[in-house]
Amino acid sequence: MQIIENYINGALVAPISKKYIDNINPSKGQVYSQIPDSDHADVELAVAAAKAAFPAWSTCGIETRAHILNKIADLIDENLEELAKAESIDNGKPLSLAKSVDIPRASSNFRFYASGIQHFAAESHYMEGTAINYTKRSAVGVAGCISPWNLPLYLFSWKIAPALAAGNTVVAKPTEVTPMTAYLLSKLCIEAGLPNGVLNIVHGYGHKAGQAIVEHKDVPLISFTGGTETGKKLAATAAPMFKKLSLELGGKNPNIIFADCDFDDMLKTTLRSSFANQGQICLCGSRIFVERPIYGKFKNAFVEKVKKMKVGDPLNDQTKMGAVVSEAHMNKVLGYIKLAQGEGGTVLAGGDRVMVEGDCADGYFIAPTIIEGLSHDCRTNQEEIFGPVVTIMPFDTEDEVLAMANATSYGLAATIWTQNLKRAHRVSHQVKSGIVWVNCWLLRDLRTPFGGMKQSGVGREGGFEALRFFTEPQNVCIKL
Ligand SMILES: NC(=O)C1=CN([C@@H]2O[C@H](COP(=O)(O)OP(=O)(O)OC[C@H]3O[C@@H](n4cnc5c(N)ncnc54)[C@H](O)[C@@H]3O)[C@@H](O)[C@H]2O)C=CC1
Ligand SMILES: O=C(O)/C=C/C=C(\O)C(=O)O
Repeated sequence: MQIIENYINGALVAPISKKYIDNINPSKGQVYSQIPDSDHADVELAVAAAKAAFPAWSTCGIETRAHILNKIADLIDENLEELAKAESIDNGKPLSLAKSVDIPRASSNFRFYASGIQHFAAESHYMEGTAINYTKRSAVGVAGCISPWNLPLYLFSWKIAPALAAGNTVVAKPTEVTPMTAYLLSKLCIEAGLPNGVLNIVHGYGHKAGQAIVEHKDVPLISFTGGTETGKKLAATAAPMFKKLSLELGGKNPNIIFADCDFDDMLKTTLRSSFANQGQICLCGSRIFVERPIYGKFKNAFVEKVKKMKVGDPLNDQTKMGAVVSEAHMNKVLGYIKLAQGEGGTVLAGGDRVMVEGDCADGYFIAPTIIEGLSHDCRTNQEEIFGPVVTIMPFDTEDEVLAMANATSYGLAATIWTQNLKRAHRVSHQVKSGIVWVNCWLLRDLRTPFGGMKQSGVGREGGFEALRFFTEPQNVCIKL
C-alpha cells in the first residue's frame, strides 16, 4: 500500500505524530493508500521552512522563478499518463477526462504564470507638474493554499503557480479526500530543482492541518477553494487577523436556454455542463431553465441522451461517468434526490445508485439524474448538490427567468443560449454571477477574472487578478 508523505523543506517526510488516514479508491470502495494525519506541529515545520526560504525566493528574479515553474510544467507533461491514472483512481473521474483536462490544465497553470509574471506590471500615476506616483508590488510572504477534491491537481496548481510566480513561498494543503497527485507533484518539484522550503505540502484533515495553516500568525494570506460553509469558517478565523483572503466557493448555476438557440450545440454542451466530472464542478449548470416553446423538445432529447450515458469503471476508455468522490458524498447526493421527490419533483432519468459489475462492485456510482416539476425556490433548487443531478424548469419571459436565475444565495457562473446578440448582452448584464458563458460552457481563457458574487466567494483568481492578490502594493509618491 502506498504511503503518502508530507513535503517539507524540500524533503518527503512522515507526519510527526506518525498517524495516518485511510485513502479510499471511490470506484472500488477500498482503501488503497495512507495519508499523513498532519497537525499543528507539521504545519509549524512547514511554515518555518517557507519563512526561511522567502528572502531568497522573493528576490531571485522573475526569470529564475519562471524557469523553475516551466520545468515543473514540463515534468507534469512528461508524467501525464501516471498523473492521470493516479487522479482517476483517487477521485473516481474517467481516466479520459483526467488525461484531456485535469493534468494538461495543471501544467498550463504553471506555464501560464511562469509567463504571466514576466508581463505583470504595476501602475504609475502622474500628477500634472507636481508629482509622480509609482506602485511597487512585492511578494507578501508565506501563502496558505487550500484546495478541494473535485479537480485535485488542476485546482491545487491554480493556486500554487501564481503564489510562487509572484515570489511568495507556500504552505499548501490538498484535500484529504484526493491527496495523491499533490504527493506526486511534490516529487516533481524536487526533480525540477525547486529550492528547499519554497513549496511545502502538508496532508491531512481540514479541521486540523488546514485550520492550523489558517490560524498561523506567519501566514498572512490564504487562498481557498471549497464549500461555502468551510469558507465561512475560514473567514471567521482569518478576518480578525486581517489576513488577505481569496475564497472560491460553491455555485447553483443557472443554464438559461432560449428557443432561438442552436439546439444541437446547446444539447451537446448541456450534457457536459450538467454531468462532466459527475457534476462535481462548481461551474456545472445544475438549474436548467428552458423557454416554453422548446421545453418539450428539449426534455425528450435530453432525457434520451442522458439515459444512454455509460456509468462505470473510470479506467475504462468508454466510460463517460465515473464514481462520485466518496461514500459520504454519494449518500449526500442520493439524499438530495429523495428530498427533490419529497418536494414534488418527478425523476425523468436516473435517480439511483448504479451497481457496477466486476472490480467496481463496491464503488460509489450514481446515475445521471434529471428532475422536473419543482419550484425554483425549493431546497433542491437552492442548495448546492455538487453531483450528477439537474433540474429542468420552463419559463415564458426574460424577466421571469432572470428573477428565478438570480434568486439564490450563490452567484458563480451562468450559461445563456440564444442566437440573439442583443439579448445575449442584456441577459448577461442582468444575471448576478461572476462568470457568464454565452453559447458555450467552461471555455477557459486563463487571463480572465475567475470567481463568484454573493456566497460564491470573495475576490477573483486568474490572470493578473491572482498576481494582484499574491502581491502587496506600495505606492511611492515623488514630488517633482
Ligand atoms: N466550490 C467548490 O469548488 C467545491 C465545493 N464543494 C462543496 O462543499 C461540500 C463539502 O465538501 P468538502 O469536501 O467537505 O469540502 P471542504 O470545503 O470542506 O474542503 C475543501 C478544503 O478545505 C479543507 N478544510 C476543511 N475544513 C477546513 C478548516 N476548518 N480550515 C481549513 N481548511 C479546511 C479541506 O481539508 C479541503 O482541503 C461539497 O459537498 C460541495 O457541495 C466541495 C469541493 C469543491
Ligand atoms: O478554473 C477553472 O477552470 C475551474 C475551476 C473550478 C472550480 O473552482 C471548482 O469546481 O471548484
